[in-house]
Amino acid sequence: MEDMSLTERAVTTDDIKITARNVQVYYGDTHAIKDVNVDILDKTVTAFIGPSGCGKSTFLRCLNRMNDTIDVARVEGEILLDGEDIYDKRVDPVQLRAKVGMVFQKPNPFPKSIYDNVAYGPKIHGLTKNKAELDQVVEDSLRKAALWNEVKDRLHAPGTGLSGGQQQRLCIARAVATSPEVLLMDEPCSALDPIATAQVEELIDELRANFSVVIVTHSMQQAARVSQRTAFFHLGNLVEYDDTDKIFTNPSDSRTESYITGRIG
Ligand SMILES: Nc1ncnc2c1ncn2[C@@H]1O[C@H](COP(=O)(O)OP(=O)(O)OP(=O)(O)O)[C@@H](O)[C@H]1O
Repeated sequence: MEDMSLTERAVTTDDIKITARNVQVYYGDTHAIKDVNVDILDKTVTAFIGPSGCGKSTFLRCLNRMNDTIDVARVEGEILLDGEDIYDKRVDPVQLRAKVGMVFQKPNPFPKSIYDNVAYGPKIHGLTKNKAELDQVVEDSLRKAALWNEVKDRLHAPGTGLSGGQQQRLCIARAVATSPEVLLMDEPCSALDPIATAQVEELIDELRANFSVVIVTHSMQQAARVSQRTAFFHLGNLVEYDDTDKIFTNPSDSRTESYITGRIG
């Protein structure tokens, strides 16, 4: 099937990048994530799928402590990045988010130039010594995000003046500029047309050479195209987590089967 072409390159590693143990998330009295345990592999694209409201975004936000920014949210359990507890009091969430970058549903470039959007992270984290190094990081990041050729002659134009697909690739460039180890993507293509979606999907496949990528998607076709591992969530539970091919061809749980065949969701 043509749609599966990106996943023909199989998982290349067994290295675990993120471990979640007994994770619970509450919003006030709402128990949104129920005892989730999962090992997320390095240099692999992992898709989170499931019906609306099942907790995909909530769990994704646990992985770089974005839930800290929501007053009513409470996270319990353990999440380890390379064996280190990211909820340890000594961990600075801003530093953590440089290592575990995030791309959101709607492209959200800063109201700054294309150059400054990408240079912002390396500047605030002091990652470069001089202007020449910063220029290089900006160029490398825009190349990794497959945007360099389209913007190299207008780096000082506003990022908000780009098309939606270009803005999303700019946000990806901004996220990769701090050399993250993990890239979290929350429905990164939902605001994009099919051509821009295809470009971002290609890019996701390339990024996994360097990063662990976790993507929330409503599109099962997209999960099948871009991921090697898939986690199916339902009512706050992680129902099934396996190789993407297995989830879509021979799921173990009847709830997963109902979802992929369109009976729930
Ligand atoms: N900021 C919040 N405050 C209170 N409840 C929330 C908040 N964010 C999410 N929830 C609740 O937590 C549950 C899980 O929501 P979440 O957005 O994680 O699901 P999702 O699977 O990503 O949904 P969708 O596919 O619709 O984006 C839902 O019941 C939702 O109403």
